[in-house]
Amino acid sequence: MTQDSSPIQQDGTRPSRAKTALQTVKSVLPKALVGPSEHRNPGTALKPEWFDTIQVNLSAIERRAATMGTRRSVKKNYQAAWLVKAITCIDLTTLAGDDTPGRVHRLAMKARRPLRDDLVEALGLGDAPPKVGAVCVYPTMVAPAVKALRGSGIPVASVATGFPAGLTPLPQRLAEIRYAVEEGAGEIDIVITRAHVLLGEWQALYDEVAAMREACGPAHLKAILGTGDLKTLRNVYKASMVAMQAGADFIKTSTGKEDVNATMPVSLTMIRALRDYGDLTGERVGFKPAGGLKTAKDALNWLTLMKEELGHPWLQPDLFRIGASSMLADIERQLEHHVTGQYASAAHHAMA
Ligand SMILES: O=C[C@H](O)COP(=O)(O)O
Repeated sequence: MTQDSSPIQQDGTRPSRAKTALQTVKSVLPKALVGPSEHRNPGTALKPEWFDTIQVNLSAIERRAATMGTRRSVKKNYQAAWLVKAITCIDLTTLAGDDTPGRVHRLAMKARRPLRDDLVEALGLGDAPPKVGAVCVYPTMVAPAVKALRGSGIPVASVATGFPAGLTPLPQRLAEIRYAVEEGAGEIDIVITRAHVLLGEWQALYDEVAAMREACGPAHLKAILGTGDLKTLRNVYKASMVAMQAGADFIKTSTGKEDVNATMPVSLTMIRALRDYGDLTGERVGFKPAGGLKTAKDALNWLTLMKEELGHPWLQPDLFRIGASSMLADIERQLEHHVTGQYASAAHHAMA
């Protein structure tokens, strides 16, 4: 049990923990929890001059990354509000070889009501319960996800293009995108050919992503860079810039299947590319760290990163997503502790 530090009321009593949570979480949550924006990144021609001579100061990035999560921390009601905010930015994911329509249906139900009803009420969110940013699945699982999410406003994201390695021939990769879009996916998480980056084949990378963007039609394209495979932060910066020039609506760190997935140094590097691209074009492109993010603390660290490096617009689900298959359970557990003062066992929040 943590000590109750809520202010004493005029009658000398303290408000109940649930009531304090209700009043303050609601008041510190941003007014609108917007969904995916209609706006698309139009891209540019390939402009190697925007990244050819880029230098990445590794030790400065590592120093900055090391301070993230230690210098600042949000507490109590603010922390609860940030955790609710994080839920709205999660791409709730299942990408396993044994996925079934039944598992996807259960995940979609969780996406609709990511928090237990009593917690939603205690947090004062009964009139606008939080929903996740999207549900992310393999292409053959799009149809059951769409069916289970109908009417919820939650988009279905599909990985495609030979996920996770991306080494299928391009025509098949493009056909996979079209299939997922026809099945009802509103967002497509493509994987790039890492060899194009490792060999400095920028035109080939640009052409590949541009063809994928065209195949997406109205669906938003998230470009997974597979940063754990790219060897250097310079390569991460260059791949980010080329993907955005080719029209990516989001850049995403990882598939979750590489040896190293979302890290702070990689995220800082991609964020610098996002900022530079924004300065050069006036366009806002989204960011999605993914892979290995499992705890409420991870969520808070990445939200802090977005707020400090890019500002408030990147705290909304139209510009920020966290790709995670197993983070929601810890967030729900922390929010339960906030409301009740007690932790439930992890098994209590087993799903996602
Ligand atoms: O795109 C999302 C990732 O595949 C999720 O990775 P994770 O299973 O490590 O959370």
